[in-house]
Amino acid sequence: MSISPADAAKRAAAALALESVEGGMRLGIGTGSTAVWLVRLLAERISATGLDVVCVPTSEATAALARELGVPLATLDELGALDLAIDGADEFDPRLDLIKGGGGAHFREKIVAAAAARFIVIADEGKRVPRLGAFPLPVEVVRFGWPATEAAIRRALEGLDLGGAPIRLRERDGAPALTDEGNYILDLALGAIPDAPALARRLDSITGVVEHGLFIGMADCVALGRADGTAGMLRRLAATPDPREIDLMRDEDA
Ligand SMILES: O=C[C@H](O)[C@H](O)[C@H](O)COP(=O)(O)O
Repeated sequence: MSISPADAAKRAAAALALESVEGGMRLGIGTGSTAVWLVRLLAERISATGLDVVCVPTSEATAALARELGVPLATLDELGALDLAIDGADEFDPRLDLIKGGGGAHFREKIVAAAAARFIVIADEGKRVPRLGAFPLPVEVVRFGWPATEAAIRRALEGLDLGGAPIRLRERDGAPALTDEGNYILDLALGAIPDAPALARRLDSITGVVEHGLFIGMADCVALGRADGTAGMLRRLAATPDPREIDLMRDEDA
């Protein structure tokens, strides 16, 4: 089957991450177009080798695809904890901090990643940024009183050198888009975020915010796919409080 360079990169990233999957594992499986490759390749491996894994999907869409392809599913309630989570991202920076939620699934994705002993991100070069924020930051909010929550977010952004970021209620088919949990999403067009951990802490403290798409210090590594179908693993080598530090990654060819 011939596939586009973009899909070749996504497939290569997913294939590399899958090398970390072993029999008996409890896996978190992500959402989005890169995660679709993950689910497809995982299904192929299960059918070819009888790999014994059980998976917790991060969205209804991923659950539906996994069911269709015969990937065994369980709930996080049933499993309690996971050995490994694998998921896509909208952006990752040199510290391997992420923006997620372009597909509105970041709330469940964060719960699943937090429950996993290890979290591998699958991404292509287009997701790699020197500083997070070119991709609008998704913030899931409770529907009740959402304009008041939006106003609280605006106040929280003050003093963070973010230049009056526009905030947009996400819509689908002319109506507010609903997440799998029945909430709304506000997309914050921030531009380069000077201090993503500080912004995450501020958003964490706002009543009405269910979850934001900043994943700080959660990813252990990024399986980075390339358009030529190769992939390399970017690992977190050290923790640093300085978000501007850029010399933290080592690119190992697969
Ligand atoms: O809500 C969606 C998720 O966070 C996705 O993992 C993220 O948007 C990346 O998706 P894709 O692989 O389609 O770029």
